[in-house]
Amino acid sequence: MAYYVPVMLDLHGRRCVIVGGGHVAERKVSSLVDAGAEIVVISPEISETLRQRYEEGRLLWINRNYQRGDLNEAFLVFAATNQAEINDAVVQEANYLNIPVNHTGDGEKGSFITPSVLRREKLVVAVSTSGAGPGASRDLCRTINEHYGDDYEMYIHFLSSVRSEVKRMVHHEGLRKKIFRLLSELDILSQISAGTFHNWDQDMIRCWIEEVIAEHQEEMR
Ligand SMILES: C[C@@]1(CC(=O)O)c2cc3[nH]c(cc4nc(cc5[nH]c(cc(n2)[C@H]1CCC(=O)O)[C@@](C)(CC(=O)O)[C@@H]5CCC(=O)O)C(CC(=O)O)=C4CCC(=O)O)c(CCC(=O)O)c3CC(=O)O
Ligand SMILES: NC(=O)C1=CN([C@@H]2O[C@H](COP(=O)(O)OP(=O)(O)OC[C@H]3O[C@@H](n4cnc5c(N)ncnc54)[C@H](O)[C@@H]3O)[C@@H](O)[C@H]2O)C=CC1
Repeated sequence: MAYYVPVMLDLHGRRCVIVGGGHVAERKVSSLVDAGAEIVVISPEISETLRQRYEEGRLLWINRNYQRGDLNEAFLVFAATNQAEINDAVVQEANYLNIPVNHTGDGEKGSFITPSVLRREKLVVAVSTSGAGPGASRDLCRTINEHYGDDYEMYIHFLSSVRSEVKRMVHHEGLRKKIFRLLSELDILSQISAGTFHNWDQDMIRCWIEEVIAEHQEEMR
């Protein structure tokens, strides 16, 4: 089994080609739409939902069978037809062009697979079984969803606002590192869970950062 390396792709404005227009293609397309990708679906038939997306102008639809040459200029490719030999041919062309490709009919034949995803604003949890059991990935994601609820989302929101202020105010690398470490040591998540956390406004964030700077400036010299 392949040793998969997880990455987080920013697909905004990137051309993603999906060959096939059925149930599976539809699922892969739906996250690409949310990502703002430039989506091209190649298939003689497409599902009702894909047709709606097409009519809304969210994707380009090439209404015919796949042909070699269709993957030119693609950033990412999904082979999602119900014809094994077509999916194989798509993978072959993508490999030739050095474009990452997802083979939905036989994961190991492609160069990437897609995990099950739980998303709460900035928090993204991706679960994969490396292809061993996609249903198990989905179930584990649901279980995680039940355990890490709104508390975590609030915590991530807090971290994000403090971190961006630190990046703006502090340019000394060592000091930044120190502040980020102290930030992770504040027991904010427990406070949120206990209902005792009051969100920090911009002034409180700045005050905390200034205090930490004052305390640690000496050792950074
Ligand atoms: C390798 C991988 C390649 C890839 O597609 O990237 C792959 C491959 C295959 N899936 C198959 C079947 C099903 N897959 C699902 C569902 C999902 N499949 C997803 C990912 C992956 N599926 C990648 C591995 C992920 C991992 O394990 O890490 C999810 C997580 C994410 C997504 O699709 O984006 C999404 C859940 C989304 C969610 O709700 O969270 C369902 C359920 C359903 O459709 O409702 C079924 C039917 C039930 C069953 O069989 O379990 C088959 C057999 C096809 C056949 O029998 O012909 C293959 C072929 C093979 O085994 O290689
Ligand atoms: N990776 C995954 O998560 C899953 C993968 N699968 C696999 O994915 C495959 C597709 O499943 P579904 O979407 O449910 O099938 P489907 O039958 O709903 O759709 C197949 C699509 O492929 C298109 N197609 C067929 N020949 C084509 C060609 N030459 N060029 C372009 N498009 C072509 C058809 O027009 C149709 O839109 C199945 O064969 C199955 O093995 C099934 C379930 C989950």
